[in-house]
Amino acid sequence: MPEALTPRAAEALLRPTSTGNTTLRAMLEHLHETGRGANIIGNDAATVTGITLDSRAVQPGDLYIAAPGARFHGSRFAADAAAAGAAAILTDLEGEAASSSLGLPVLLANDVREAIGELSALIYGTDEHCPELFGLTGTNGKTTTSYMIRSVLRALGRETGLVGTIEISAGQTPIPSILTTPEAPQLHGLMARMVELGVTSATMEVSSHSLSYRRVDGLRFAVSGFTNLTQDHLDLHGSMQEYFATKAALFDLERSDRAVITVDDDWGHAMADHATSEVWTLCTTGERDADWMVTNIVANSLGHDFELHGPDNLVLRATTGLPGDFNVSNAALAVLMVLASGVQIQELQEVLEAAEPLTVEVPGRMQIIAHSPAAIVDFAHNPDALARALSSVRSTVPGSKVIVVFGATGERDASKRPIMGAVAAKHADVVIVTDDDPHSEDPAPIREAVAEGARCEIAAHALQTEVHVIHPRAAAIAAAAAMAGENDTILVAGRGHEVFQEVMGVNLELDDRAELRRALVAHGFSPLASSEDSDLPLDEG
Ligand SMILES: CC(=O)N[C@H]1[C@@H](OP(=O)(O)OP(=O)(O)OC[C@H]2O[C@@H](n3ccc(=O)[nH]c3=O)[C@H](O)[C@@H]2O)O[C@H](CO)[C@@H](O)[C@@H]1O[C@H](C)C(=O)N[C@@H](C)C(=O)N[C@H](CCC(=O)O)C(=O)O
Ligand SMILES: Nc1ncnc2c1ncn2[C@@H]1O[C@H](COP(=O)(O)OP(=O)(O)OP(=O)(O)O)[C@@H](O)[C@H]1O
Repeated sequence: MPEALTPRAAEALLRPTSTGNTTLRAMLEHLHETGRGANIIGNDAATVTGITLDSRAVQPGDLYIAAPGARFHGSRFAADAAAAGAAAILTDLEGEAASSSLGLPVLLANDVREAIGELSALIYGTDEHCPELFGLTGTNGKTTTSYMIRSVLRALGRETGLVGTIEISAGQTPIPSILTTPEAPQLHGLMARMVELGVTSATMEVSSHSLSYRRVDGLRFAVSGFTNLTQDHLDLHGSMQEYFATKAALFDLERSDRAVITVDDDWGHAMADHATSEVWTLCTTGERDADWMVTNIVANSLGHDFELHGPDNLVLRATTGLPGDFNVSNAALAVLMVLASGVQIQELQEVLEAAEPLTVEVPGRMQIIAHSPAAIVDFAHNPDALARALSSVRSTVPGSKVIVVFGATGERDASKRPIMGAVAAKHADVVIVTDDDPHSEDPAPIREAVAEGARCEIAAHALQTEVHVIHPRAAAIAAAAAMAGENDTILVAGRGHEVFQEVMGVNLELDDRAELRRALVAHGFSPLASSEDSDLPLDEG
């Protein structure tokens, strides 16, 4: 396993190389101007050059934010922050005593979380200079759509940045991703770094956690996009209504100039009604009225060609080579978000045709490893996503079969194990049950629960599906390649871009894309070359 960066080293990557000095007085005035209550204990002429929520990441000259957390109040770590060179502390009444005893000036705010975004913007100057931002929210499709937007923007000649689950990139500089959406101080530092690197446009996945914890405060999105809403993260939000309301905050006029909202489901409709920014609605199923409609979807190899019809008879034609009907929705959303940012439709149409930017490799998301057999690695790790992925990859060649390799995660919702088995039995011809991330749970009963779900489905509907239970995962992938003919499809689902598998508490190196490629080569097939994956035998084909 590569050595992880220390919090201090990781945080340093999310900052500009130089910042000006900001006085506590200026911060106080800014908070008052934006309607927030605060006062200063100590020297109000003291200055800071950076801001952080983590004492372990403090750089000399920082404002350390001692905020209440789920387990501790950050003031518990104020002395560590001071020892690391913090120049001042931002805290609340609860943190006042511990913070003011250290001899550093203290900015006391009524609500610390509410102040972080605004102050980060002031310290890093992102209130004045920031790349044009494209924000994506929704349960599924955020990562894929943001890669598509970046690809279209690059084709338009823009210098781009990206913030998301898989990676952060500022121009050509890759930065390891810690959270889907980092904390506000890191986001603002990163935006300032992007400005230094000449980045003009950036895409960002905006998780519901980030909206709840106010991580995107102080940022303004030129265009925000909504993919869909299905059940997830109810541990944080409590109910679907709350989950919806949290996501809806992105589409307020004070955060986003424009919103492109997919209205294929009722949640999308409600989102469009609720939004106060300028809304363009998008329907990708033809079943509802919307400003923009996807029509004429035609299968093209593993992907699709499609058209987008909008107001005043505007039409855009596009192609995505990514498998899966849902990738037509992602691609349509990406195109419209770029259009909504003000790009001329003719210019957009030209790059869609010349560069096919929607056929972008998204690591571990319906990622094509080979065409013959069709071999795909996907991140689907719940019943709904597995059903959607499987039902969209069947070849039209008569007699061809779909082989799926997957498992269920340990220490997570055990009720989904037999359901995923049943889904696989229903949609595939050969089901190979293996391990996902068992974590510290015994993997054998997990495999058995999944396989039993598959067997019950087969018995209930007299299906002809074959079920195999094979581990470790690399052996299961090898077995799939051994069983495949050139017209068949192999889908390896559940782990996507991940490169470590935790088995009984031990992290094992495992990259589904590399294993699948190796197995295909071993059976005489020719996988596609890729530069993104770890440890790939590129030249052995
Ligand atoms: C559940 C959750 O979101 N927790 C967040 C929360 O941590 P916490 O409340 O547990 O913090 P705590 O341990 O009580 O500590 C209190 C404070 O002391 C600070 N501290 C703590 C220890 C120390 O030595 N020094 C120090 O300064 C902490 O930074 C924190 O500010 O506050 C921290 C800093 O403010 C966050 O980094 C942390 O996110 C953690 C890392 C996390 O994993 N969050 C996940 C759930 C998340 O946000 N995920 C979403 C995507 C979800 C999805 O779509 O799947 C994301 O956007 O990534
Ligand atoms: N528009 C969509 N609708 C439904 N499912 C989708 C959609 N796009 C992708 N998927 C499925 O969801 C999986 C995750 O896709 P993606 O990473 O793009 O979404 P995400 O919102 O970023 O999710 P995560 O935060 O879990 O990474 C894919 O591997 C695919 O199986």
